[in-house]
Amino acid sequence: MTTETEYDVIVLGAGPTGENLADRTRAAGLSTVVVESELVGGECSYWACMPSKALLRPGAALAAARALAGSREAVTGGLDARAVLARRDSFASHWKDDGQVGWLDGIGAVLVRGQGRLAGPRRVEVSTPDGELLVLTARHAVAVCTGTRAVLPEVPGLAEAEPWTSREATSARTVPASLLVVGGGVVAVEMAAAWQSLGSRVTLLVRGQGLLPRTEPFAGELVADGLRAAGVDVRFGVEVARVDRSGGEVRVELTDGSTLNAEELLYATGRAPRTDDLGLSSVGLTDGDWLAVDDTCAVRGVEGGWLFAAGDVNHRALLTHQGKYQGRIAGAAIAALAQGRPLDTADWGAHVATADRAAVPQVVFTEPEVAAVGLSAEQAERAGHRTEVVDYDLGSVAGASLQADGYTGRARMVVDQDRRVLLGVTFVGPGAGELLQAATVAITGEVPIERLWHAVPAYPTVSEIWLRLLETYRDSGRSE
Ligand SMILES: Cc1cc2nc3c(=O)[nH]c(=O)nc-3n(C[C@H](O)[C@H](O)[C@H](O)COP(=O)(O)OP(=O)(O)OC[C@H]3O[C@@H](n4cnc5c(N)ncnc54)[C@H](O)[C@@H]3O)c2cc1C
Ligand SMILES: NC(=O)c1ccc[n+]([C@@H]2O[C@H](COP(=O)([O-])OP(=O)(O)OC[C@H]3O[C@@H](n4cnc5c(N)ncnc54)[C@H](O)[C@@H]3O)[C@@H](O)[C@H]2O)c1
Repeated sequence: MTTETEYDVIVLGAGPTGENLADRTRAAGLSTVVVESELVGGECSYWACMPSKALLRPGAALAAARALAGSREAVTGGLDARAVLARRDSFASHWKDDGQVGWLDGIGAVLVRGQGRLAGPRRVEVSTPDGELLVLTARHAVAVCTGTRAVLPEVPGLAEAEPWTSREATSARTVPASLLVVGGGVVAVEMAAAWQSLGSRVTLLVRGQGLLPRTEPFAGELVADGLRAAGVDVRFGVEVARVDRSGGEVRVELTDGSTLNAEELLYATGRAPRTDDLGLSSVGLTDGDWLAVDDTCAVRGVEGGWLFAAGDVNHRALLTHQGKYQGRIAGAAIAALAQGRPLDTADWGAHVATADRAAVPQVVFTEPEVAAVGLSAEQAERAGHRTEVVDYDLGSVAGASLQADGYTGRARMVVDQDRRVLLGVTFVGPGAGELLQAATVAITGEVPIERLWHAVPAYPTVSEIWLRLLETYRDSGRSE
């Protein structure tokens, strides 16, 4: 049976991005239907941010207790893996979406379950789980918020060996005795840290020479030190030639001819857009591509300005908070267009995701944490800025030495010498994530260095790093 219905806005995908976009279009009074093929809440809620952070936090708390004379003595054992996994299950809402369905209902959006596909301009076909075909048409806009999935490279035997991807790494119900992790990005380092803390013997296989390639090099170095100190076997410059699983164990052959065996193998080698079965060719785009958008999140190359893409699927910044930000921006832009109001598209305007280009914050929840926003020194130089790079040992700030005995960390700020504002800030150290928002405000607010001196950090907090960085900058002779 085919049913046809018309709405102002159709949102494909109910991850954090789709939810935020729908929230804005509903707030503007536009009728909005959200199509979801799996769980309302998306990857983030069930197989990414929430369960991964729930797996990591107990290990970090234990490390924090062990880092202090007096509390160290009270730690008499390792983590209770069963309790950690049970807590993780509750943070993943036991892989049920009733709570988030209730929220969608509360904002007055209509939920349709099924796989949505574009079928020409402003038209979407949904194959529902009970075999029906729904045809939805949009008076104003269709917003694609379908996210990404993990990619597996072409390695002989890999697919047959059924490796873990981020989904299994965040939802596994038992702790494997041993785990090989392939990759050097965020998923690889976080999941290596989590499963090692839960009792797995983890080996991290990195094909390059460093971790976290998009951050300051010292961040990857300190994370590698932290992983090794926790017991992870970190190996650089290694590549997998073939994989096979027999008798329960996975056997990995490296290109140098050596072999490794483990109970499980996790591939954390990046993401692909969920656009291969989305009907993109019906609107002149290529199936399987990332969706290139302008700063309002309107898809480039589609006439009429009705197609938007926000979140992971547009490849601007694969992070939940940036997806939500884009959802808010695109939702506001769609509402303005529907109501015949002009768009505010000047940098930092209400209808443009300027922060995607200038100030994307990210925290990597390893021990130590990496917290970075804006440009790294190398990215700033490549972008043609005249910069001064200011480094400081985070451990020598009084507040940090109170936080942990032998606190190890480092901070960097990258200053735009022409405009005397910050382009990027990176903090690496235990608990460094909570330092990040001040840096994000300084960069997005384009706060001049001279004014930052008046933002006095409380004593004795780790935030005194701001004062130390400013003093170092002043004493380098580049500032009074
Ligand atoms: C292990 C891991 C940990 C992470 N940790 C963090 C973190 O700590 N912080 C952070 O900021 N980011 C983190 N991320 C990234 C974060 O998960 C993503 O940036 C975020 O989920 C993107 O949100 P989204 O709404 O764009 O896409 P998704 O969350 O992927 O949601 C897309 C939704 O669309 C649905 N869908 C897809 N195709 C269709 C279709 N054709 N029809 C209907 N529905 C469809 C999907 O089922 C899904 O529900 C992590 C990622 C991973 C893998
Ligand atoms: N805390 C967080 O904010 C958080 C946590 C997890 C994921 N995420 C986001 O999710 C996204 C996906 O993360 P990811 O780690 O899967 O991807 P990524 O792109 O960050 O890292 C992929 C890594 O795999 C390596 N690689 C690629 N192909 C390979 C191959 N064939 N063999 C060996 N190594 C290979 C790359 O060199 C890179 O080091 C990222 O953009 C990240 O920002 C964020």
